[in-house]
Amino acid sequence: MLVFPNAKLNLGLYVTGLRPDGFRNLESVFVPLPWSDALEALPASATTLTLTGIPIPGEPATNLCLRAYELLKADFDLPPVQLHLHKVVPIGAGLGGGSGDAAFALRVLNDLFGLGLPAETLESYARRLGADCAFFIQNKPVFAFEKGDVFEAISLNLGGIACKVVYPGLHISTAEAYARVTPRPPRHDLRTALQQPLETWRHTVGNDFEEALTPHYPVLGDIKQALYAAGAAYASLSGSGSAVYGLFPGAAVAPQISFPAPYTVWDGRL
Ligand SMILES: C[C@](O)(CO)[C@H](O)COP(=O)(O)OP(=O)(O)OC[C@H]1O[C@@H](n2ccc(N)nc2=O)[C@H](O)[C@@H]1O
Ligand SMILES: Nc1ncnc2c1ncn2[C@@H]1O[C@H](COP(=O)(O)OP(=O)(O)OP(=O)(O)O)[C@@H](O)[C@H]1O
Repeated sequence: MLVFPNAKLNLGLYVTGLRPDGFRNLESVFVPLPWSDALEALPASATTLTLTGIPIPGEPATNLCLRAYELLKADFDLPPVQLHLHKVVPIGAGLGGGSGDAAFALRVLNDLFGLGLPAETLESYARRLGADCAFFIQNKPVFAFEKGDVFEAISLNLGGIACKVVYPGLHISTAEAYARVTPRPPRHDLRTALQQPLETWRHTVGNDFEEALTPHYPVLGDIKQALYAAGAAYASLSGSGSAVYGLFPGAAVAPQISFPAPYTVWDGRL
């Protein structure tokens, strides 16, 4: 079976408090971004993972796809599986690339081996692999709160908005990014702010990581400025960075902007 684990964007992200478990509470809206890896799972005589595409830091044994397999294997009598991941989505980008792989691995193993687990059960396995992972089980726009793994459905009218995502080749670790943010109450209710015209979002839809990280990584501010200069109606850091995206409603495609190597740019529609 072949699946295509997509990325996500955060439309707004407020870090609202420190939790007793050391994690932070947040408020954010997650939307799927159709920038995808490819993951194949086949029955086999031994469990293996092969990798192509962007190199992934760390030992293959710690890859989230294998960790998803091991997590299910602890509870179910799973046969061996041959996994192949072709990595496309940049890592340490705030796009949830690794989290998507983990959640899609759970989903594809559930299907391949006929486990019949419902979405809620897959979400609880996903939560054990990372805060962002559970979102990718249902993969629909949600208002996320607590650790970013509890969801409320949200209806957004984003159909087909042109979007440009710019990754400056800078790996920002999620833990480092959180350590730089001082939690505070949310400045706006994202559920209502995102129902207003997109042009108003720049005043109401903020990302607390952006303010905390831009002084350390000025390139993030430069990209945001370039997106606004090219006509974006809204531009922001996604998640804990380092990818910055711009939304261009009304445009067939986002305008061309030239960025130096080793930047990676994705153009498409939400
Ligand atoms: C920044 C976001 O991408 C926003 O969507 C997510 O909150 C990050 O989620 P993630 O990459 O799945 O994060 P995890 O792999 O679970 O956690 C990595 C590290 O980030 C910090 N972390 C993560 C999530 C959270 N709500 N509070 C935290 O403080 C912790 O130090 C943790 O050790
Ligand atoms: N399939 C995978 N894809 C990417 N990273 C993986 C994967 N499996 C394990 N990892 C580990 O997770 C780390 C990346 O996590 P990190 O949280 O920084 O980025 P991300 O998952 O790409 O997206 P985000 O920044 O939104 O969380 C890598 O350094 C790597 O060691």
